[in-house]
Amino acid sequence: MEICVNAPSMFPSVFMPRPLDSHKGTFGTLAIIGGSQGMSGAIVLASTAAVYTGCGKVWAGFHQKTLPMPIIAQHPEIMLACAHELLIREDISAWVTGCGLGLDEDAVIVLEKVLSKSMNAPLLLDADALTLLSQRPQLSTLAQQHSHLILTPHPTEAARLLGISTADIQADRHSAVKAIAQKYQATVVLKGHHSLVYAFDNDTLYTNHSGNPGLATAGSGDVLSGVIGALCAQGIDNWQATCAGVWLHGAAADYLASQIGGEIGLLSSELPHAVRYIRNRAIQQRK
Ligand SMILES: NC(=O)C1=CN([C@@H]2O[C@H](COP(=O)(O)OP(=O)(O)OC[C@H]3O[C@@H](n4cnc5c(N)ncnc54)[C@H](OP(=O)(O)O)[C@@H]3O)[C@@H](O)[C@H]2O)[C@@H](O)CC1
Ligand SMILES: Nc1ncnc2c1ncn2[C@@H]1O[C@H](COP(=O)(O)OP(=O)(O)O)[C@@H](O)[C@H]1O
Repeated sequence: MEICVNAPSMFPSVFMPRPLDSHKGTFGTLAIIGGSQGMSGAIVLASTAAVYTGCGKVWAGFHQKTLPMPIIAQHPEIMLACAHELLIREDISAWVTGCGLGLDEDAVIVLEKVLSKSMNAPLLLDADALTLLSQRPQLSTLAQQHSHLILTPHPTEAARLLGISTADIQADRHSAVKAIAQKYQATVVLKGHHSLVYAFDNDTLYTNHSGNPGLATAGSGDVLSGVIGALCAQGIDNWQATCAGVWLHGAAADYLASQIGGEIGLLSSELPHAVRYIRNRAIQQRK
């Protein structure tokens, strides 16, 4: 299967070799908050994607009273905390929230705290965080005041944000992504076949051509959040991190489809290894 190769030259900051004198602090600390009871997998997927995308340190912050596990057995490098513990740390370079967060009153409080705490850092909102924004005017107002915001809605989340139907979104995806970006003064990914990226402060519409229907599987959006969040934590600006993250995620799915003989049965948990391979390969090819 053909893998789109032009994106690495479009987003050079993402495809640079590491400086020889770099250390883990060079590549940032990402906090991912979500994973309410029964949805722990969502932030495990996002956190795993973040470490495979080269983030220096990754915290998974579970929106639960106690940790659902002492360690992620497959990935002991990921640090675990409950959401309220993570929210008092001062060393976070970028934040992701929403994956499996839930929609209850406690989730509203967590989201409000994340929005306030992260005002000067990149913040990506996905999944339940987007649904909460569409339901709670006070959260929407806080989000509109955030100066480094990335939103990654699927078409139904986009519909909720604009108060229209999913069919309306799909009928004019270009207008929809621009309207959300303007409404929230944010960088927005409208997910799906040929995901679109648009930023309120940049008149460029990026249409992504990597990816395939193998991505139509639970958790693939959580992986995307971890990939983009990791690039932000590495100091890459929101526009390049978002566009390149979307491209890497799709290119990883294309690579996996070529390895497994098609698009059926692709697992979200397989994507992070492939993202690592695609990013490293693109860096080698640019040398
Ligand atoms: N392992 C885990 O722990 C996982 C946890 N997860 C967590 O689950 C939580 C709920 O997330 P969610 O996205 O399932 O619910 P919600 O926002 O109500 O959207 C569903 C509605 O949207 C529609 N729809 C979706 N995509 C569409 C499209 N492309 N185009 C058109 N329509 C589309 C869809 O349509 P339908 O399927 O009915 O056709 C349905 O109506 C959230 O916290 C998330 O992080 C998941 O990440 C999975 C892995
Ligand atoms: N048919 C498709 N072609 C290309 N990409 C797809 C397709 N279906 C889904 N995707 C991608 O997979 C991801 C799905 O995200 P999302 O709907 O949030 O899933 P989840 O909530 O299960 O994590 C998005 O990045 C989307 O662009």
